[in-house]
Amino acid sequence: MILELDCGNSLIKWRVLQVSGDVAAQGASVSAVDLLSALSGLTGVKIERARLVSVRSDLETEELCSCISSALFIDVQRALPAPRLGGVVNGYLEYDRLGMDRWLAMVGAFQLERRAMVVIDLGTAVTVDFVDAEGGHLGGYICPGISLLRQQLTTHTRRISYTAEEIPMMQGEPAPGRSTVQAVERGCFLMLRSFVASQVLAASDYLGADFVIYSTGGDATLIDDMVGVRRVPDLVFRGLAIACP
Ligand SMILES: Nc1ncnc2c1ncn2[C@@H]1O[C@H](COP(=O)(O)OP(=O)(O)O)[C@@H](O)[C@H]1O
Ligand SMILES: CC(C)(COP(=O)(O)O)[C@@H](O)C(=O)NCCC(=O)O
Ligand SMILES: [K+]
Repeated sequence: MILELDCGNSLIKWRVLQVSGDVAAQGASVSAVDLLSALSGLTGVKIERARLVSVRSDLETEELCSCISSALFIDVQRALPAPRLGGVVNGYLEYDRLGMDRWLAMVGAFQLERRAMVVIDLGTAVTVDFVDAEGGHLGGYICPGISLLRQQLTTHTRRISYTAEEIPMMQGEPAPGRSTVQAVERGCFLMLRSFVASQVLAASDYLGADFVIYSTGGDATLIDDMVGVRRVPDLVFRGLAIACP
Protein backbone atom coordinates (compact mmCIF):
# COMPACT_ATOMS: atom_id res chain seq x y z
CA MET A 1 0.00 0.00 0.00
CA ILE A 2 1.07 3.59 -0.66
CA LEU A 3 0.89 6.39 1.90
CA GLU A 4 0.18 9.77 0.30
CA LEU A 5 0.87 13.00 2.21
CA ASP A 6 -0.04 16.60 1.43
CA CYS A 7 1.65 18.86 3.98
CA GLY A 8 -0.03 22.26 3.97
CA ASN A 9 0.61 25.16 6.30
CA SER A 10 -2.21 24.11 8.66
CA LEU A 11 -2.68 20.38 8.28
CA ILE A 12 -1.02 17.22 7.00
CA LYS A 13 -3.62 15.54 4.80
CA TRP A 14 -2.92 11.84 4.27
CA ARG A 15 -4.43 8.76 2.74
CA VAL A 16 -3.46 5.14 2.22
CA LEU A 17 -4.03 3.64 -1.23
CA GLN A 18 -4.50 -0.05 -1.87
CA VAL A 19 -2.75 -1.65 -4.84
CA SER A 20 -6.10 -1.38 -6.67
CA GLY A 21 -6.01 2.39 -6.17
CA ASP A 22 -8.91 2.32 -3.69
CA VAL A 23 -8.57 4.44 -0.56
CA ALA A 24 -8.01 2.20 2.50
CA ALA A 25 -7.83 5.05 5.03
CA GLN A 26 -7.50 8.82 5.16
CA GLY A 27 -7.28 11.73 7.56
CA ALA A 28 -5.79 15.09 8.46
CA SER A 29 -3.20 15.49 11.21
CA VAL A 30 -1.75 18.53 12.91
CA SER A 31 1.75 17.10 13.41
CA ALA A 32 4.02 14.16 12.58
CA VAL A 33 3.34 12.67 16.01
CA ASP A 34 -0.39 12.93 15.44
CA LEU A 35 0.01 11.40 11.96
CA LEU A 36 2.06 8.43 13.18
CA SER A 37 -0.38 7.74 15.98
CA ALA A 38 -3.31 7.80 13.52
CA LEU A 39 -1.44 5.38 11.22
CA SER A 40 -0.52 3.03 14.06
CA GLY A 41 -4.21 2.73 14.93
CA LEU A 42 -5.08 1.34 11.49
CA THR A 43 -5.70 -2.36 11.13
CA GLY A 44 -5.08 -4.39 7.98
CA VAL A 45 -2.86 -1.67 6.53
CA LYS A 46 0.65 -2.51 5.32
CA ILE A 47 2.41 0.60 4.00
CA GLU A 48 5.21 -0.20 1.54
CA ARG A 49 6.17 3.29 0.42
CA ALA A 50 5.14 6.92 0.66
CA ARG A 51 4.95 9.97 -1.59
CA LEU A 52 4.76 13.45 -0.19
CA VAL A 53 4.19 17.04 -1.25
CA SER A 54 4.93 19.91 1.07
CA VAL A 55 4.71 23.68 1.11
CA ARG A 56 6.57 23.79 4.42
CA SER A 57 10.20 24.88 4.76
CA ASP A 58 12.85 22.53 3.38
CA LEU A 59 14.11 21.82 6.89
CA GLU A 60 10.65 20.97 8.24
CA THR A 61 9.88 18.86 5.19
CA GLU A 62 13.15 16.93 5.45
CA GLU A 63 12.50 16.28 9.14
CA LEU A 64 9.00 15.08 8.36
CA CYS A 65 10.24 12.75 5.61
CA SER A 66 12.93 11.20 7.80
CA CYS A 67 10.54 10.87 10.74
CA ILE A 68 8.01 8.95 8.61
CA SER A 69 10.72 6.98 6.89
CA SER A 70 12.31 5.76 10.11
CA ALA A 71 9.02 5.10 11.93
CA LEU A 72 7.53 3.03 9.10
CA PHE A 73 10.78 1.62 7.59
CA ILE A 74 9.86 2.89 4.13
CA ASP A 75 11.12 5.25 1.43
CA VAL A 76 9.41 8.62 1.23
CA GLN A 77 9.43 10.11 -2.24
CA ARG A 78 9.04 13.88 -2.36
CA ALA A 79 7.43 15.76 -5.27
CA LEU A 80 9.80 18.41 -6.61
CA PRO A 81 9.17 21.51 -8.75
CA ALA A 82 9.18 21.03 -12.52
CA PRO A 83 8.83 23.32 -15.54
CA ARG A 84 6.22 20.96 -17.00
CA LEU A 85 4.30 17.87 -15.93
CA GLY A 86 1.26 15.91 -17.07
CA GLY A 87 0.62 18.29 -19.97
CA VAL A 88 0.76 21.41 -17.80
CA VAL A 89 3.44 24.06 -18.34
CA ASN A 90 4.46 25.95 -15.21
CA GLY A 91 3.75 29.65 -15.73
CA TYR A 92 6.01 31.14 -13.05
CA LEU A 93 9.04 33.13 -14.19
CA GLU A 94 10.97 31.00 -11.68
CA TYR A 95 9.15 27.67 -11.87
CA ASP A 96 10.54 26.41 -8.54
CA ARG A 97 8.89 29.30 -6.66
CA LEU A 98 5.37 28.13 -7.46
CA GLY A 99 3.72 26.44 -4.47
CA MET A 100 3.87 22.69 -4.96
CA ASP A 101 0.27 22.22 -3.81
CA ARG A 102 -0.93 24.70 -6.47
CA TRP A 103 1.17 22.96 -9.08
CA LEU A 104 0.00 19.44 -8.26
CA ALA A 105 -3.64 20.54 -8.02
CA MET A 106 -3.39 21.92 -11.57
CA VAL A 107 -1.61 18.80 -12.83
CA GLY A 108 -4.22 16.59 -11.15
CA ALA A 109 -7.10 18.63 -12.53
CA PHE A 110 -5.74 18.61 -16.08
CA GLN A 111 -5.82 14.80 -16.09
CA LEU A 112 -9.55 14.86 -15.36
CA GLU A 113 -10.29 16.79 -18.53
CA ARG A 114 -7.84 18.50 -20.85
CA ARG A 115 -9.73 21.75 -20.88
CA ALA A 116 -9.12 25.33 -19.90
CA MET A 117 -9.62 25.61 -16.16
CA VAL A 118 -9.61 27.69 -13.02
CA VAL A 119 -8.24 25.84 -9.99
CA ILE A 120 -9.20 27.24 -6.59
CA ASP A 121 -7.59 25.87 -3.43
CA LEU A 122 -9.14 27.07 -0.18
CA GLY A 123 -6.72 26.26 2.64
CA THR A 124 -4.62 28.47 4.92
CA ALA A 125 -4.31 30.66 1.86
CA VAL A 126 -6.81 30.81 -0.98
CA THR A 127 -5.13 30.35 -4.33
CA VAL A 128 -6.60 30.74 -7.80
CA ASP A 129 -4.73 29.50 -10.87
CA PHE A 130 -5.59 29.72 -14.56
CA VAL A 131 -4.67 27.04 -17.09
CA ASP A 132 -5.53 27.28 -20.78
CA ALA A 133 -6.78 24.43 -22.97
CA GLU A 134 -3.20 23.64 -24.09
CA GLY A 135 -2.09 23.20 -20.48
CA GLY A 136 -0.37 26.58 -20.26
CA HIS A 137 -0.42 27.92 -16.69
CA LEU A 138 -1.14 31.64 -16.99
CA GLY A 139 -0.38 32.39 -13.33
CA GLY A 140 -2.66 33.04 -10.40
CA TYR A 141 -3.51 34.84 -7.20
CA ILE A 142 -2.86 34.23 -3.50
CA CYS A 143 -4.89 35.73 -0.67
CA PRO A 144 -5.63 34.87 2.97
CA GLY A 145 -8.00 31.99 3.69
CA ILE A 146 -11.02 32.28 5.97
CA SER A 147 -9.12 31.38 9.16
CA LEU A 148 -6.47 34.00 8.47
CA LEU A 149 -9.10 36.63 7.65
CA ARG A 150 -10.85 36.14 10.97
CA GLN A 151 -7.54 35.85 12.84
CA GLN A 152 -6.38 39.21 11.51
CA LEU A 153 -9.46 40.82 13.02
CA THR A 154 -9.28 39.04 16.35
CA THR A 155 -5.54 39.76 16.62
CA HIS A 156 -5.55 43.40 15.58
CA THR A 157 -8.70 44.74 17.20
CA ARG A 158 -9.50 45.30 20.86
CA ARG A 159 -13.13 44.22 20.94
CA ILE A 160 -13.47 41.39 18.45
CA SER A 161 -13.12 38.02 20.08
CA TYR A 162 -15.23 34.90 20.17
CA THR A 163 -14.74 31.17 20.52
CA ALA A 164 -14.49 28.55 17.77
CA GLU A 165 -17.75 27.06 19.04
CA GLU A 166 -19.58 30.22 18.01
CA ILE A 167 -18.46 30.00 14.36
CA PRO A 168 -20.69 27.24 12.89
CA MET A 169 -23.96 28.38 11.34
CA MET A 170 -22.77 31.99 11.16
CA GLN A 171 -21.53 31.94 7.57
CA GLY A 172 -24.28 30.58 5.31
CA GLU A 173 -26.72 33.31 6.28
CA PRO A 174 -26.16 36.47 4.21
CA ALA A 175 -28.20 38.90 6.34
CA PRO A 176 -26.27 41.67 8.09
CA GLY A 177 -24.82 40.44 11.38
CA ARG A 178 -26.53 41.40 14.62
CA SER A 179 -23.69 40.25 16.84
CA THR A 180 -19.90 40.48 16.56
CA VAL A 181 -19.50 36.83 15.65
CA GLN A 182 -22.19 37.09 12.96
CA ALA A 183 -20.79 40.32 11.56
CA VAL A 184 -17.23 39.00 11.33
CA GLU A 185 -18.05 35.50 10.09
CA ARG A 186 -20.46 36.74 7.44
CA GLY A 187 -18.13 39.55 6.45
CA CYS A 188 -15.14 37.23 5.94
CA PHE A 189 -17.33 34.65 4.20
CA LEU A 190 -18.65 37.27 1.76
CA MET A 191 -15.17 38.67 1.19
CA LEU A 192 -13.84 35.26 0.25
CA ARG A 193 -16.76 34.46 -2.02
CA SER A 194 -16.62 37.87 -3.69
CA PHE A 195 -12.94 37.24 -4.43
CA VAL A 196 -13.76 33.87 -5.98
CA ALA A 197 -16.68 35.36 -7.96
CA SER A 198 -14.45 38.11 -9.34
CA GLN A 199 -11.86 35.53 -10.45
CA VAL A 200 -14.48 33.41 -12.18
CA LEU A 201 -15.80 36.52 -13.92
CA ALA A 202 -12.30 37.50 -15.05
CA ALA A 203 -11.51 33.95 -16.22
CA SER A 204 -13.25 34.38 -19.58
CA ASP A 205 -10.87 37.26 -20.38
CA TYR A 206 -7.93 34.88 -20.04
CA LEU A 207 -9.47 31.55 -21.04
CA GLY A 208 -12.38 32.33 -23.35
CA ALA A 209 -15.92 31.14 -22.72
CA ASP A 210 -15.21 27.43 -22.33
CA PHE A 211 -13.53 26.55 -19.05
CA VAL A 212 -14.15 24.38 -16.01
CA ILE A 213 -13.82 25.53 -12.38
CA TYR A 214 -12.32 23.12 -9.83
CA SER A 215 -12.23 23.66 -6.09
CA THR A 216 -10.27 21.82 -3.42
CA GLY A 217 -8.82 22.32 0.09
CA GLY A 218 -10.10 22.23 3.66
CA ASP A 219 -12.52 25.13 3.19
CA ALA A 220 -13.72 24.28 -0.34
CA THR A 221 -17.28 23.69 0.88
CA LEU A 222 -17.57 27.46 1.45
CA ILE A 223 -18.03 27.89 -2.31
CA ASP A 224 -19.90 24.64 -3.05
CA ASP A 225 -23.07 26.45 -4.12
CA MET A 226 -21.35 28.86 -6.49
CA VAL A 227 -22.35 28.32 -10.11
CA GLY A 228 -20.07 26.01 -12.09
CA VAL A 229 -17.76 25.07 -9.21
CA ARG A 230 -16.79 21.39 -9.12
CA ARG A 231 -15.27 20.29 -5.83
CA VAL A 232 -12.61 17.58 -6.13
CA PRO A 233 -11.14 17.00 -2.64
CA ASP A 234 -8.16 14.94 -3.84
CA LEU A 235 -6.82 17.17 -6.64
CA VAL A 236 -3.41 17.51 -4.97
CA PHE A 237 -3.14 13.74 -4.42
CA ARG A 238 -4.07 13.17 -8.08
CA GLY A 239 -1.20 15.41 -9.13
CA LEU A 240 1.11 13.80 -6.57
CA ALA A 241 0.58 10.40 -8.20
CA ILE A 242 1.72 11.91 -11.53
CA ALA A 243 4.78 13.56 -9.93
CA CYS A 244 5.80 10.44 -8.00
CA PRO A 245 4.42 7.46 -9.94
N1 LIG B 1 -8.58 20.65 12.75
C1 LIG B 1 -8.34 21.69 11.94
N2 LIG B 1 -7.19 22.37 12.09
C2 LIG B 1 -6.91 23.41 11.28
N3 LIG B 1 -7.73 23.82 10.29
C3 LIG B 1 -8.89 23.18 10.09
C4 LIG B 1 -9.23 22.08 10.89
N4 LIG B 1 -10.43 21.62 10.44
C5 LIG B 1 -10.79 22.41 9.41
N5 LIG B 1 -9.89 23.37 9.20
C6 LIG B 1 -10.00 24.39 8.15
O1 LIG B 1 -9.27 23.92 7.05
C7 LIG B 1 -8.34 24.90 6.64
C8 LIG B 1 -7.10 24.21 6.24
O2 LIG B 1 -7.36 23.60 4.99
P1 LIG B 1 -6.21 22.81 4.27
O3 LIG B 1 -6.62 22.63 2.85
O4 LIG B 1 -5.84 21.61 5.04
O5 LIG B 1 -5.04 23.90 4.38
P2 LIG B 1 -3.49 23.76 4.25
O6 LIG B 1 -3.26 22.96 2.99
O7 LIG B 1 -3.04 25.16 4.13
O8 LIG B 1 -2.95 23.06 5.47
C9 LIG B 1 -8.13 25.82 7.80
O9 LIG B 1 -7.89 27.14 7.35
C10 LIG B 1 -9.44 25.74 8.56
O10 LIG B 1 -10.33 26.74 8.12
C1 LIG C 1 0.33 29.87 -1.49
C2 LIG C 1 0.62 28.82 -0.43
C3 LIG C 1 1.05 29.52 0.86
C4 LIG C 1 -0.66 28.02 -0.17
O1 LIG C 1 -0.41 27.13 0.89
P1 LIG C 1 -1.59 26.43 1.73
O2 LIG C 1 -2.65 27.43 1.97
O3 LIG C 1 -2.10 25.31 0.86
O4 LIG C 1 -0.96 25.91 2.97
C5 LIG C 1 1.70 27.81 -0.93
O5 LIG C 1 1.31 27.29 -2.15
C6 LIG C 1 3.05 28.46 -1.03
O6 LIG C 1 3.77 28.60 -0.08
N1 LIG C 1 3.44 28.86 -2.26
C7 LIG C 1 4.72 29.49 -2.55
C8 LIG C 1 4.50 30.86 -3.08
C9 LIG C 1 3.85 30.86 -4.45
O7 LIG C 1 3.12 29.93 -4.84
O8 LIG C 1 4.09 31.85 -5.18
K1 LIG D 1 -3.25 23.08 0.33
